[in-house]
This record gives sequence, structure tokens and C-alpha cells, in this order.
Amino acid sequence: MAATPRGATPVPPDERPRLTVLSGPSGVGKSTVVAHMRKEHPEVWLSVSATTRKPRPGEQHGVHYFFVTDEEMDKLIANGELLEWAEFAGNRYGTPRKAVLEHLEAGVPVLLEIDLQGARQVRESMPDALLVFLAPPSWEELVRRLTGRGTESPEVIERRLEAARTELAAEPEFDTTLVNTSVEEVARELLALMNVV
Ligand SMILES: Nc1nc2c(ncn2[C@@H]2O[C@H](COP(=O)(O)OP(=O)(O)O)[C@@H](O)[C@H]2O)c(=O)[nH]1
Ligand SMILES: Nc1ncnc2c1ncn2[C@@H]1O[C@H](COP(=O)(O)OP(=O)(O)O)[C@@H](O)[C@H]1O
Repeated sequence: MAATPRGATPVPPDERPRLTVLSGPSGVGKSTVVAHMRKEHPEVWLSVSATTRKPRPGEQHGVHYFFVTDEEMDKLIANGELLEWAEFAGNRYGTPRKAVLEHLEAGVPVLLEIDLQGARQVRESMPDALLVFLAPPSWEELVRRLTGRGTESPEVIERRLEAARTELAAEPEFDTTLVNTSVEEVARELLALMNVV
């Protein structure tokens, strides 16, 4: 399903990088921060999730997401191919398990950009994972970013803001919080937390 490291020698479990999870409300800037970080540090591997959501303009299958049908998602879940999955604002999203484990085994730092429900599942199944919460500078700024992105209808924005209230309340469940005021700064802090720099 996803590209795997070629010719990589497995590293012993205690020398493997920790799996890092980045969560936070829709529109807080997760994708922006991750894109910025990976431009300078392409060695960080970002898991590509499967989703039943329809692609936005410019989103590519296999790059931003694996865009799947409801039936295909049912199969991925039934076959145990997902490390975690959740329904978010009317669509399902899940992390393909195999590619994540293969990259960690090869010593590659792995980042998951997933929602709160997914982060909770990773906490259960991979207790060594580092859970990072990305918070907005304020509620008003979150609304501004989500609306300003212009990718969702007012109705979808409303659903995402509803989910955002629950997600913001769950911040104490995370190992650490980064406030997304400056993309550059947050990207740097995230790299440091991942021991990449
Ligand atoms: N649990 C889980 N959540 C995911 C996964 N992939 C993406 N998400 C989350 O689903 C939510 C909606 O994602 P998306 O529709 O791309 O909107 P965006 O994050 O606001 O650009 C976000 O909180 C994502 O982090 C996944 O594999 N599992
Ligand atoms: N630090 C920031 N300051 C101002 N705008 C930002 C910042 N980070 C992200 N944005 C903007 O906010 C919007 C939502 O960001 P995005 O990365 O799509 O969020 P998410 O992936 O968390 O849903 C985008 O229009 C993006 O350009």
C-alpha cells in the first residue's frame, strides 16, 4: 500500500525511534506545520492514512491520503490492517499498520497526523508513543483559520468546530502541547521532541 524502506537493516527495538502522534483540532495548522518540517527534514516519515473523505482540489491519492470507498474501508478494518481508525465529522480515517511498523523497525522517525480518538487508540496499543497536541493561539484564531482555508462548506465547518471543543478539552491527555503561533517555531519544537535535531 505504501512505500517501505528498501534494503534497510532492522534496528534493535530499544534503539528504535519513538512513534510520534500529532493531534489537534481541524484547522489548527497540523498539515502546514508537518509540510514545513518535512521540507527541511524529509527523513521524517509521515504515515499516509486511508480515508473515505473525498479529495480536496490538489490532493493526490497515495500522497495526502489513500482515498477509499466505504467497502474498501470496511475490508481494511475487518482484516486488521489499520493500527487505529476513527470516524471524524462524517468520514472514516485510519492508519495503515504495516508501513508504520516497517519504518520504525528500520529506525526511521514516524509521525502520525491523526485525530483525538486515534491518538487514544495509539496510546493503548503503542504505549511508548509520544502524543503531541497542537493548540491554536485562541478559539477565534482557530475559527479564522478553518474558515479562511476555504476547503469546507459552512455546515462541515460547524461539525469540525463541534469536534474541536471536545478535542481542546482533551489536551491534558497528551504528553505535551505546542501552540501554533509560528509555523517555523512549532516545526522546530516538534523536530526536537522527535530527537531529529
Ligand atoms: N484517527 C485518525 N484520524 C485521522 C487520520 N488521518 C487524518 N485524521 C484526522 O482526521 C481529521 C480530519 O482530517 P481532514 O479531513 O484531512 O481535515 P484537516 O485535518 O482539517 O485538513 C483531522 O483531525 C486529521 O488529523 C487517521 O488515519 N486516523
Ligand atoms: N501559525 C499559523 N499562522 C497563521 N495561519 C496558519 C498557521 N498555521 C496554519 N495556518 C493556516 O491555517 C489554515 C489551516 O491549516 P491546516 O494546516 O490546513 O490545518 P489542519 O491540518 O490542522 O486542519 C491554513 O489556511 C493555513 O495556512
